[in-house]
Amino acid sequence: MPPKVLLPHNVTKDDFEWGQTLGTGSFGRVRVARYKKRADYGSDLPDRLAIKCLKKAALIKMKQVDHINNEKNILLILDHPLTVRCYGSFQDDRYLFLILELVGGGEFFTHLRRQGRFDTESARFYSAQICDIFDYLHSRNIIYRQAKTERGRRRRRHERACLPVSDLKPENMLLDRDGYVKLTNFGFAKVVEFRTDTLCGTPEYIAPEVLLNKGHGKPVDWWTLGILIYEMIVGYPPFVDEDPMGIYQKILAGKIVFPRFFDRDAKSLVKKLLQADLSKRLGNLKGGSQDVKDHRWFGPIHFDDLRNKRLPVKYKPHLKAQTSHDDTPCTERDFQRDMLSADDLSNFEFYPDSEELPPAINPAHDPFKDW
Ligand SMILES: Nc1ncnc2c1ncn2[C@@H]1O[C@H](COP(=O)(O)OP(=O)(O)OP(=O)(O)O)[C@@H](O)[C@H]1O
Repeated sequence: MPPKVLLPHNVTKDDFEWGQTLGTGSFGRVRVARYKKRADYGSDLPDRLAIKCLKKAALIKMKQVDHINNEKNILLILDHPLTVRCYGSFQDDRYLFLILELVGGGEFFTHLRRQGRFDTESARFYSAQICDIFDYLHSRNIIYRQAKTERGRRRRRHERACLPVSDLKPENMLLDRDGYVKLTNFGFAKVVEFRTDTLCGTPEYIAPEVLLNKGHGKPVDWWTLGILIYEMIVGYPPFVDEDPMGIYQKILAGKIVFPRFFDRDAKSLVKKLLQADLSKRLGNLKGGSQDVKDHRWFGPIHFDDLRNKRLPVKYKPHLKAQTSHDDTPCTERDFQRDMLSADDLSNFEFYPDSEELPPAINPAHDPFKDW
């Protein structure tokens, strides 16, 4: 991997050429961009970057100031080939900007849904990568999982029913152009209300101890890995219901049905990961992450080779040429067309740039002024 470079803190929007939107999230969008002075950094800075543009007003309204600060801090210290790289951050009075590595293969989720389910070999390949990332994060005391209910006694009554959504889910895994995973979205929690409407997000990955508000440390990550392995092999998660309440009940009941085609070793690992009793959950025992890596299902994986992307890849994202949806003649559009026609953006949908500007934040009341 090239050494990690950081762009100066005083960069501004004008230091970049801006291209198409790669995706949208709850607080803004991610756009492709090119740093105008990239030549100063040689090959250490990729030509194209993905810049996450987050609306300050929305972050403040949704009480996500701490979480975004957390995300930025974590992204800046991470240095693992399977996690997305961050090249710095900046802000204006409306937005926070996180400058990220552009991951060209699209969402892992799209790939999983397209395939329906994976064969054992692919499920092993992807889950070993997540296992390696968790090992790396935990060794630095970073928990990928959100800690949303930590407020404990300070929580107000109406917040009592708030639950986190696990952040390990196929949507937060991107594929790079080599077919390897890149984990994104660090430190971002979303509050989910304990009710049955669509606001509930994706509760299938929540661990029982989180539901019971009995803590949410490293073992929660191992639980989510168990859910992910099951989902990859079966095509849907182990605890499903149309109603989130039903999902929570099934998680707490802990009954897992394994179809006959489920690989024996994978089943053994999933059972050990989806263990409600924390003192028995693999990854949380004396041997820590190494116990998971040493499980016989991962026997064929050489983790050093995996991390250095030396293992053969079964599926490489299909990168095909794509054309612009807009013919407006202007400099920005020309740049966008150039960006759009690039083959490695073909895995992204087209998002129109019709977004209204969010309100500006008065510098005197801006919680991000020291960002
Ligand atoms: N580094 C990146 N390279 C390429 N595409 C990206 C990158 N980061 C994010 N994206 C795309 O942008 C989309 C939005 O990303 P973002 O992290 O803002 O939101 P999210 O995880 O979908 O949403 P939320 O904030 O609601 O959890 C992603 O789903 C993905 O398709």
